[in-house]
Amino acid sequence: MDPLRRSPSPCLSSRPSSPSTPPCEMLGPVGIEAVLDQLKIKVMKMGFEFNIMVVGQSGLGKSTMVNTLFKSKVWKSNPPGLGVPTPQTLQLHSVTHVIEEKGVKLKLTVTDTPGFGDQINNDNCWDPILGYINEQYERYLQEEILITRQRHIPDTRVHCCVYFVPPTGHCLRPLDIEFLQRLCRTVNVVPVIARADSLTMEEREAFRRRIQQNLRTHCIDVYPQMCFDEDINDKILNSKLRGNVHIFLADMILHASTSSRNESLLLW
Ligand SMILES: Nc1nc2c(ncn2[C@@H]2O[C@H](COP(=O)(O)OP(=O)(O)OP(=O)(O)O)[C@@H](O)[C@H]2O)c(=O)[nH]1
Repeated sequence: MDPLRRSPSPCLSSRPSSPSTPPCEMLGPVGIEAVLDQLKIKVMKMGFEFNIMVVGQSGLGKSTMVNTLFKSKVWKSNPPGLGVPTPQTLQLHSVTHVIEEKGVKLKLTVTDTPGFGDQINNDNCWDPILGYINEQYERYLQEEILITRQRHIPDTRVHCCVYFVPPTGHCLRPLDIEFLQRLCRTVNVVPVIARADSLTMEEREAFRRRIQQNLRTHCIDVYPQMCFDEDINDKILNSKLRGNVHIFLADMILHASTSSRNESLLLW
């Protein structure tokens, strides 16, 4: 007798199969292909967590971007600041919302940070931001190494840091270079040209090229880093991302918004 036939298979289970699971006759002897469906059901139930942080000098539109994002998607009532200038962010704070699209849940947390760079001495102005990022890694690690750890560890680690570059039209300033060099060692960084509507299309393109040149010269490895090119498919996808030009952040994530103020320009 074929030994495989004696292996327990999902067909023997009395559990009803889900609508997306193929009928028992279609499963192979072991039923390995059912694993994909089971994983999908599990992940759909749990949902995903995604944490973004916005970083940049004061007055570049970080809070406006965060407000626009939530206004368009998740805020039920209009935020009190509508129509009036956004107050200056004085401390780091996070807003979390659960967004659901076609049954897929996403717990999105956006962390707004106070602007930096307007002091006479800007030494170590990156410390509070890097401190926060490292604290979240530490918190997760401490939970993970417990012998009796939670089944689901709340993930507050920053997955993506959006860095606002001031629209000077020249190149990266020494402060941005110093900041980015430190950030890139710790977190995935996506640089954007802030208030890109203050530059013409030609100026934006020239600025973007100069910034990319600066990033290469100063070995600033922004997202997607080369280490993500694990196979040929990743390589193709990541080079597309690296080669992308003129994608408006507003268009990408704020498409439902009626506000056209936030015209930050994604570099990649
Ligand atoms: N032209 C233009 N103005 C913008 C844009 N985004 C925001 N603003 C304006 O820029 C000003 C500052 O915006 P904020 O969102 O408070 O800037 P911030 O970076 O959060 O500032 P801090 O809280 O000091 O860190 C506000 O008057 C906004 O209306 C944009 O894309 N284009």
